[in-house]
Amino acid sequence: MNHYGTMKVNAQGHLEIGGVDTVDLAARYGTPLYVYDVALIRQRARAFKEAFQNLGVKSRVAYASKAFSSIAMLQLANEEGLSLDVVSGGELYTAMAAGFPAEKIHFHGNNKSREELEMALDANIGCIVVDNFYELGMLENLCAARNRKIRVLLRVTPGIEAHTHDYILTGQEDSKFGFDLQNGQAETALKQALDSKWLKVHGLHCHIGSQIFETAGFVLAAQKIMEKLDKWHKLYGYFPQVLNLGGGFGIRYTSEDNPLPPGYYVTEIVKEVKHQVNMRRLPMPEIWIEPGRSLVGEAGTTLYSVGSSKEVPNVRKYIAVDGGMIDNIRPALYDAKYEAVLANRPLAKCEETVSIAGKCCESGDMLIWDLPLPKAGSDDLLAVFCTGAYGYSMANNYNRIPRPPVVFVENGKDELVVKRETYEDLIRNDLHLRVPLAE
Ligand SMILES: Cc1ncc(COP(=O)(O)O)c(C=O)c1O
Ligand SMILES: N[C@@H](CCCC[NH3+])C(=O)O
Repeated sequence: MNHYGTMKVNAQGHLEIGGVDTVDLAARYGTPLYVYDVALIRQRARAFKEAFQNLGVKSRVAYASKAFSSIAMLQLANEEGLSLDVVSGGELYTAMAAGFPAEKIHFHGNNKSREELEMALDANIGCIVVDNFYELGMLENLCAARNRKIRVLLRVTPGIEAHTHDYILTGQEDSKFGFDLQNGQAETALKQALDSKWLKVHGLHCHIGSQIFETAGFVLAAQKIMEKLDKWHKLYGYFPQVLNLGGGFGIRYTSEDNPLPPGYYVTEIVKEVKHQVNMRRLPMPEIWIEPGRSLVGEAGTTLYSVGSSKEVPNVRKYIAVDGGMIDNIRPALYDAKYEAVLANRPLAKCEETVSIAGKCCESGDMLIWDLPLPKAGSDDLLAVFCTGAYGYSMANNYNRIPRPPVVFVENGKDELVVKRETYEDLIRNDLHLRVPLAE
């Protein structure tokens, strides 16, 4: 059995997380249920932060809240001394509701609206990561109208193809994100921002992709950016206070994945930036990173109840659970792989290979193809590992299925942090037809 954080098999032979029996959790909160191992989130946050501290580098570790945003999660991130990356008005609103310190919030996004930028300015957030010329102009006008300045990072695309799934590549040249570093766009944007009375160019940002298992891409990105910064320093006398190298650090979804420890990514990144600044006789910038998945992914486990099953002779056996692409769209969207056990008897011998289907009216609603399991029936509880990132945050209401609740567990205690949606929630914004439309 793959093993994450505080997970173990207890004396009852049940899967236990954070000292809490998952069978009890399912009985109390129902299924599907997202369970988060808080100690593992803390451990990851500390590993990133301590790696920078040990290297004596000024840094910020910002939690990319798109991975899983909820009030309690952001409060936990704040408790752990993380900064925060938000990409929408909704994520910013959640951060404000969580009481997250505004100065430590960075606002991302390739198409921020005027309202979102106004919201960010009103909230006095730490900085805005400007993605394109449209945004640059709009932000400049908004600041001028308010007679106020704002710190910005310029998002650049260094033209690097990280080894990952095509859909989650964001640092390559043909990308909807950022100013291209190679073709001169980034330099034009920098000049425009430096000329602005309202924008304080705090630094540069890049994000080369997600679920990355090697450091070469980050090192290469740092090299490419430092090369340009050297040139810009000579041309414009500008050198950034901050270099933000984004997130994307890989995690172990299945036993085939071999992620590096958080400290290793940090060490390699810092080593390269130090080498570059020494070689070029430049000052050392602060290094910021934005991990999402690597902070919360492995900490999340989803519990499902097993329901119907269907045997297709000589082909496969389907076992259906009470969730699916509503609570985890990643297998359908990215062909993402997961592993699972029966939470009520994780050590039982596997007797067959089955495929785990969701309950949506969609053939592609499959969670796992070809999973070895004991013979499972409706008394069983399936625990799918590693669902903490982009599970709840990408959850939806397809087939009008309510989103599951989220429970945090730590040191033998559990706390409900997101309630299960109700049928009333589903129709909350629906209006009755008052006037017949066709007469
Ligand atoms: C700009 C930016 N920062 C941070 C992240 C977080 O990535 P991950 O969850 O892979 O660490 C993403 C998502 O890929 C991103 O687009
Ligand atoms: N949502 C994606 C990652 C997107 C990363 C955000 N830029 C996933 O589940 O893997």
